[in-house]
Amino acid sequence: MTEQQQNHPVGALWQQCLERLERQIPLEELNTWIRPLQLDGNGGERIRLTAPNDLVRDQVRQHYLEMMREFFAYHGFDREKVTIEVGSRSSEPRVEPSAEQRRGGAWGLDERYRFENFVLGKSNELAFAAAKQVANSPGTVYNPLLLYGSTGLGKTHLLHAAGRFIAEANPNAQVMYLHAEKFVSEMIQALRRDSIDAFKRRYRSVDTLLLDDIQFFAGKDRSQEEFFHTFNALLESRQQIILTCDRYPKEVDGIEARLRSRFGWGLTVSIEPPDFETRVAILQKKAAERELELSDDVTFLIARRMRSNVRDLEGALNSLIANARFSGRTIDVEYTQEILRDVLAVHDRLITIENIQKVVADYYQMRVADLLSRRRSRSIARPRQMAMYLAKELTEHSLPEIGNAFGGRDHTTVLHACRKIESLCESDGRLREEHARLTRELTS
Ligand SMILES: Nc1ncnc2c1ncn2[C@@H]1O[C@H](COP(=O)(O)OP(=O)(O)OP(=O)(O)O)[C@@H](O)[C@H]1O
Repeated sequence: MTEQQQNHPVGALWQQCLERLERQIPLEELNTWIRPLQLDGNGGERIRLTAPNDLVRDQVRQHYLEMMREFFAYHGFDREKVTIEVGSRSSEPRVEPSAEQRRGGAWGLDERYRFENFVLGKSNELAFAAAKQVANSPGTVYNPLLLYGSTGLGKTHLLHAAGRFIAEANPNAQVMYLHAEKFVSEMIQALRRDSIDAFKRRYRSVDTLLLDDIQFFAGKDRSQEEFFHTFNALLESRQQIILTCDRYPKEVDGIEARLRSRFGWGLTVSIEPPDFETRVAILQKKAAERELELSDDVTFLIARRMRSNVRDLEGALNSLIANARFSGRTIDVEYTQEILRDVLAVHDRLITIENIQKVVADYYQMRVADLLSRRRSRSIARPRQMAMYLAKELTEHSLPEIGNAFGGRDHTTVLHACRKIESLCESDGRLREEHARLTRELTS
């Protein structure tokens, strides 16, 4: 062991490494990928990190391991001896439940939402993996787990699926699902009836609390205060909390700083709008559940035109099936276009190139005119490339049409922009985050 290594207990070095990474990568990425890692303290000259699952391990290897190796190499470790593998967190002993808690049960869970009928894609695989892992060992891996993303993307589905899994695996567990709005209204009633102590006892006695749409707490100070205490009590006794929010919790105005910071203690994961392949898979799965086989033409038509939201996708499919059954017609492309004409038109209108240009210009605090101009400085060219890429991803326009809309540029310029942003999204965490935020803003 070198002298430098001896001077630094590995745990302290790991802390320093985290602080360093905090300055290098966006906080959201740090919380999602780096904080869940655990350091194996008995590694001698080795730095062994354990990741909670394959996904985290692969992301870390691909994007962050080199930064960590650089840091540890500076402190005298052999770069190659800094490794990451999948392993489980050592868990502290759990506080034994009281006699009352031992009577298990599930409240508010919806039978329809299960892990088995959740369709996986790039946009939701991390949220799925995290929910599954928490459900496998509640109270130990990530607490709280917070899933966020815009409406209709499957957050509630995963919340129920995790709850159901926990309840079935542990018949003694008390699992409770509720919407934040209900928490607020029950608290108000309890205050009115002078039964706030019973209210507190009820929520603090569950093993797993699943709370949906916490953005609803915004501006409701008394409810936040109450929830804050419930939250602390549950965390202290290692009961599991899973939350959902319609945006990154730090972006919700009107939520107290101390509560926001608690939300970030465990793992915060986003769900993005599904990509084309996932939309197709969802449609096929939902059709199969109704014992119907959709032709590829019809599936592709709906998946191509409805991009933002699984709830809408499901709604469109339901309406198509109901109409076809009622009228006795076969579902082909023509019939689909006829039945879904209005819905598809709304979706087409929603995301236009103009709209993308405006949102991108606002985001980078520049003028739309700059995006369309001939100026080539990096500060303008990169947002322009991002806007072109989003136009390709989110609209039906061809490359020449997009080029045209960006000040009469050639289609090869658009193609180059798309390739550039795609490859940067692989290598540059900040740009990846910008892309995710813009997509969220445009599709929610
Ligand atoms: N990946 C998926 N596979 C199968 N069904 C899905 C998937 N994602 C969403 N759904 C379905 O889409 C519908 C809407 O999902 P859900 O209610 O979970 O959305 P949400 O993100 O909680 O939205 P909101 O924020 O509006 O509550 C549900 O019927 C759900 O089962």
